[in-house]
Amino acid sequence: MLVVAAALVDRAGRVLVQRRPPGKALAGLWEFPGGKVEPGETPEAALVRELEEELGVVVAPTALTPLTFASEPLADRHLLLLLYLCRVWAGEPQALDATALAWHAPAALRGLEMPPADLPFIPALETALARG
Ligand SMILES: Nc1nc2c([nH]c(=O)n2[C@H]2C[C@H](O)[C@@H](COP(=O)(O)OP(=O)(O)OP(=O)(O)O)O2)c(=O)[nH]1
Repeated sequence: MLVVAAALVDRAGRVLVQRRPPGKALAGLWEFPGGKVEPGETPEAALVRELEEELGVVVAPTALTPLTFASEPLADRHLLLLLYLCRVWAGEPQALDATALAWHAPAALRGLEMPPADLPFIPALETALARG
């Protein structure tokens, strides 16, 4: 299963996370906005679509910078999760799909319950955002 996700970064260097709603896999955990890549879609097009569906923001595919990825078993599937950085978007993010949104400095993500695949993303974000 190919999944794309974005770390939206604000001017203060904080990252947006959203809380997965009840009834979905991994309900209640904090994740990066994104979702599954549909057949025939590029990863970037899928992420632009998901960010509009989930947050109501418009992002240009060229504003998505690959950061890192996770590859690991998830339930009876295998998850390949691509994480992009995004610093430019149009619109104010809204929780259209999640139960809550929150902005956190990367180090503060350690205090949140996140899916196992996301945990290595925290040091990667700390390093990337420390560089400014
Ligand atoms: N969006 C997102 N999904 C993640 C993250 N970490 C992680 O393990 N996942 C997993 C949870 C889900 O099994 C899968 C994403 O599927 P999803 O259900 O959110 O995607 P979707 O919106 O396309 O799904 P659907 O409701 O249309 O079926 O990836 C993350 O940081 N962001």
